[in-house]
Amino acid sequence: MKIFTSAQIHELDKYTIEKEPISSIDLMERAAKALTRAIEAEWSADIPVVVFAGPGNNGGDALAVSRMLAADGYQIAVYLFNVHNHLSEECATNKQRLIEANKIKAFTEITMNFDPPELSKDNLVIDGLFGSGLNKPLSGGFSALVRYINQSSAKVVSIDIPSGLMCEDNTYNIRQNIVKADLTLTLQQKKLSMLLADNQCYIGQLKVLDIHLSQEYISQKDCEYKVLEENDIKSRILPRKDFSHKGTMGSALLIAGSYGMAGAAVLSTKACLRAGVGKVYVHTPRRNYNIMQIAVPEAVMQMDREENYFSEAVDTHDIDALGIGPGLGQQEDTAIAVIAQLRRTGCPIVVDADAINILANHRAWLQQLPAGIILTPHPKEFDRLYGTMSNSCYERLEKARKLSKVLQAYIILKGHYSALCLPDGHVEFNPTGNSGMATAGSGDTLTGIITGLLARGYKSVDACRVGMYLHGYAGDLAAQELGKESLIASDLIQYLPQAFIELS
Ligand SMILES: NC(=O)C1=CN([C@@H]2O[C@H](COP(=O)(O)OP(=O)(O)OC[C@H]3O[C@@H](n4cnc5c(N)ncnc54)[C@H](OP(=O)(O)O)[C@@H]3O)[C@@H](O)[C@H]2O)[C@@H](O)CC1
Ligand SMILES: Nc1ncnc2c1ncn2[C@@H]1O[C@H](COP(=O)(O)OP(=O)(O)O)[C@@H](O)[C@H]1O
Ligand SMILES: [K+]
Repeated sequence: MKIFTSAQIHELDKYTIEKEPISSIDLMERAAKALTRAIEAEWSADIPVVVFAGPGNNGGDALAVSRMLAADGYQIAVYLFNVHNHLSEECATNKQRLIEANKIKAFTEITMNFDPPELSKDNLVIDGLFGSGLNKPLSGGFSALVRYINQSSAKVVSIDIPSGLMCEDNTYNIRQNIVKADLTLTLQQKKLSMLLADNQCYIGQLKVLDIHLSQEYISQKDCEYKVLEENDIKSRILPRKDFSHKGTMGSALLIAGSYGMAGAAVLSTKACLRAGVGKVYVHTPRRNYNIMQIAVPEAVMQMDREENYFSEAVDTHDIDALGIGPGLGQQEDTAIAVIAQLRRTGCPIVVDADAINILANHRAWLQQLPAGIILTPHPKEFDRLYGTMSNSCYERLEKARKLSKVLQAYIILKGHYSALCLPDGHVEFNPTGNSGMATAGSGDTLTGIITGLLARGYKSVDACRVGMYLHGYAGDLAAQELGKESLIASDLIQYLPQAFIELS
């Protein structure tokens, strides 16, 4: 699913009006019907509804919804904010229609001072103040109203987007002045800001309502952001040929583990094997030999000369993909070995965890990374790597996008919607996965999976896409059976086979 920016959404809106063709007011009527249906599916007519409508089309939607809910027997009090004595055309038309329908309990148009109504836990607030047309943080009377709504115990449903939240960048927004919704009914597509962790407290439950905007525009228009869908993945899963043997299914090498962190090597190696690769080699310190042999008998061991940590770059001529970093530690010898390894490796590489931390401590080395390298940082690792803290998830995402371009690398910024940043500036979000995966070792399994897919023959971009999706999908299957609370990283590996079956 493409994620258009607010500017593109306005273009899409205009394009639909011209090409369908449909009048703007009828398009609003269509949106309002979808919104009304969604609200009625959640709340019955005995809940008293208070509607706050703004001067633009978001307010127009709210007024149309008020009319429709009133016609279905809901008790509605409407407050329309017209402090600059200017309403958008569709908002003004819907104000007229609402008054003419004469079905609502109270209608107040605010042009100056506003005495807010009492809001109790038994009320439903419909927030139609501002939508995709918001162009600066809320202030003055609007911010006072937002704070009043947020401190009340009423249930809040936001139309299109919680008022005060920008569709993209909220780095410099004033966070107290954003509505905290229980339910957000967003039109046509999720907005970029809804995919970012620091905005989750405003969104509540999120539902996307299809209002049938132009499919032609949607399919033709290039778009920097998209959310991966099941079909994007299914079409990319490689078939397994009947006559394949372990020599044709690829060889992966993992350089992982140190004293006390053998588990990271175990998890990434098992996950790598489960990704369908022919052979998996593990290079790990001597101390981990017994642990690895017992935990993963299918893997071939290569022992480092050091007892406790990775210390020497290894030959990768016979290897199809390298995964480096899980549980590696950050000894100075390890750091030198990591950079030597990255320099001499000719096959595709996944860099994770401590290998990323090492690069962060030696940022000059970043210039030496081969193009096409895959980096899988979580947000903290990314901040270390980039060398600055980010004030918002949007800012971090933009930095990741920039770094991907500069390094010509694939960067997977991990989280709930992990963001795959491509060297050409596009970003693809992964929709699978759940909070049960917020448990140590989850990232190690992702590294193993992507390394396995690369060795198996997937091109880098597809190994990232399919790897992220499968990893989250396995997490979702595991959560269905086991619940989220007790889920551990090993469960992801256990459910990987089922994930493959369902996506193949
Ligand atoms: N696109 C679609 O597909 C469809 C969209 N639809 C609906 O339209 C909505 C978008 O409507 P919209 O463009 O009229 O913008 P909206 O959010 O109502 O606000 C604009 C007004 O706010 C003002 N304003 C801005 N910032 C401000 C601030 N900080 N503080 C105070 N004022 C501020 C701004 O004033 P300006 O700054 O321009 O003078 C202008 O007056 C969209 O979210 C959806 O609900 C559906 O009906 C049909 C399909
Ligand atoms: N709330 C969540 N929703 C979806 N995926 C999650 C969530 N929390 C964690 N994950 C996934 O789990 C993995 C965690 O990686 P990471 O933080 O590197 O873990 P570790 O270093 O412990 O192995 C990432 O792939 C991330 O996308
Ligand atoms: K809104």
